[in-house]
Amino acid sequence: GGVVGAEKLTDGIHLVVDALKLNEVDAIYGVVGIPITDLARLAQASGIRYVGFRHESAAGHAAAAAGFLTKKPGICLTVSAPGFLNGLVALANATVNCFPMVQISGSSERHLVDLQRGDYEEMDQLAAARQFAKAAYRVHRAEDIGRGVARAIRTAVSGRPGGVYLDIPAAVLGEVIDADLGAASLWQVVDPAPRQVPDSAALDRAIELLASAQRPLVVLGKGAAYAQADEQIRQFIELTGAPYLPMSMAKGLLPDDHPQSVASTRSLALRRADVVMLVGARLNWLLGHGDSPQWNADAKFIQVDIASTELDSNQPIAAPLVGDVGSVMQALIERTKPGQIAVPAQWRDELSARSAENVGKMAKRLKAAESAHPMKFLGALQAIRDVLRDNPGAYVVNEGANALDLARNTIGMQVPRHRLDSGTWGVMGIGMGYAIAAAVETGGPVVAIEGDSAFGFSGMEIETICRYNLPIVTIVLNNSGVYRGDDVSASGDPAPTSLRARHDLMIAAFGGKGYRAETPVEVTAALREALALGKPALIDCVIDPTDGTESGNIAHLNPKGITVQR
Ligand SMILES: Nc1ncnc2c1ncn2[C@@H]1O[C@H](COP(=O)(O)OP(=O)(O)O)[C@@H](O)[C@H]1O
Ligand SMILES: Cc1ncc(Cc2csc(CCOP(=O)(O)OP(=O)(O)O)c2C)c(N)n1
Repeated sequence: GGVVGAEKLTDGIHLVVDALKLNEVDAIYGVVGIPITDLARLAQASGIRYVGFRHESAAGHAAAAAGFLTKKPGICLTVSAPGFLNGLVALANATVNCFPMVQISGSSERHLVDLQRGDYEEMDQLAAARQFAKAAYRVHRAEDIGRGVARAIRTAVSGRPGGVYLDIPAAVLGEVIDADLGAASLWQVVDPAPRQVPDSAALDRAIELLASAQRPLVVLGKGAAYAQADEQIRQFIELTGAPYLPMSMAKGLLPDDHPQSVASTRSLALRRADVVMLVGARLNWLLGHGDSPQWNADAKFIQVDIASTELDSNQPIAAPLVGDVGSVMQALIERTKPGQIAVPAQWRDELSARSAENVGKMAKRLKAAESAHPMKFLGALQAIRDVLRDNPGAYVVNEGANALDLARNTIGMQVPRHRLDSGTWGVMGIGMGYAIAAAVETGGPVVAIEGDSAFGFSGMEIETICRYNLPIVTIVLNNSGVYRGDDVSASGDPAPTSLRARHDLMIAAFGGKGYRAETPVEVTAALREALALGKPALIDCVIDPTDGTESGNIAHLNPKGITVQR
């Protein structure tokens, strides 16, 4: 604020920063420029950590990851038109993944845009954002900034979390008003995500259905991880003895080596389960929409979800439980009588027998990969797995095709909310943004396990990571191109290593430490050293270009027209 004459004045930019601070926002991820550079400066001067990126897509992904990790909306700040559009992929990805974030963007002058007179970076951003966000608002008066920020925060975190767009035209950012009027226009949101508990009839219906099961299965989704109801979830799983399947970002809710985990017998569990309890997990493409033959055609579903409209989206839900995971699980624990839910030993035995078989098969693949040269994905991933076992508090970020599928199944998680990956949308480019948010919000350390093409989407943020000296180790599984590599010769000989990108040299350009690893032993040594240093590092793992399959586990999603000779 400022003083002109006897009058105390404030303006839009000050009101945005005051409103964010009043709502306990402590970090902003963005790319500055007209008309929001001073907003970032003032935020920084007011004690909010401003993190300046090289591309708004990565800044937005960082804000979304911050939302997932903290249950407070991550804030992304962009300039008008092109900067705003660059942030939209992240706003849409946050909405698809149910991560709370707010993209605040400066925008051009209404009187010029709406008559299309051709303004600097002219665009009707509100109209563009509406289709990709959970909600989109525009502030027309400085005195409405407090209301706009409060509305955006509540909308982002209440109900099903998502991405909210808040449009503030340059004229509003520069509008000067009386400071007392301005202060009176701000408010702090009270209880932005209220707890919601289903009624006893709904609870009893679910408990009785689960108790009647011969082959029950609980599926834990990233909504269960986001809910931060870790104790209630562990207690319910262990109280009922039910086998459970963690979806990728729910890994670590219970340690992945937990005896009730069916991660290693996923196909059998889905095909045979007769009562399935979905907890913060959607029956979408990642779970084959609940359709047979992947699922038992007679399976009955219980669904725990904050979004009532998610129920019956794919399959009939026999026992809906609408509410937040924490409240629902607490209510179920209190209402389930001792011994009421007992999992038949036969089901547990069937699962553990298949698990032993599958683990045995995987052990053979891992053993073979240990000594393979050129190094295979699984050779590098076992080395990473063993080092991370000694660093259970490290955050793991993961994207790619084979790099994603193989790392998800090789790297076990021991604690909740420590794995961030391409998620529901399978989007590439989340890597560096998610890693930066994990480091900024938690202090790290962070290990980003990246396919080489996936890394390329946000690779310039390595400079951001070095500029802020963040404890992030980026591991590039470099099989020399998208999918199986660009130039596998007709004979199938691996591409000459001289043609390979040297990502390790890239980080050296920004002052970080680069390593090149051609064997699992070299991966182990580099990762141990990099984690001990606690500084920006990149390990470029030279992977056999013929290893892996195009699109990893989802090649079947490709169109089935006239086959193109690959
Ligand atoms: N706090 C919460 N309580 C209950 N459900 C939640 C909560 N937060 C998010 N959700 C729900 O969790 C679900 C997450 O599903 P999804 O993203 O498909 O998980 P996954 O891919 O891990 O299976 C969404 O339907 C969302 O509405
Ligand atoms: C924004 C966006 N653009 C393209 C794509 C399509 C894609 C899915 S996976 C992938 C990269 C695979 O190469 P990578 O080297 O990372 O993987 P691998 O070596 O097998 O581990 C692409 C380009 C997606 N999903 N999102």
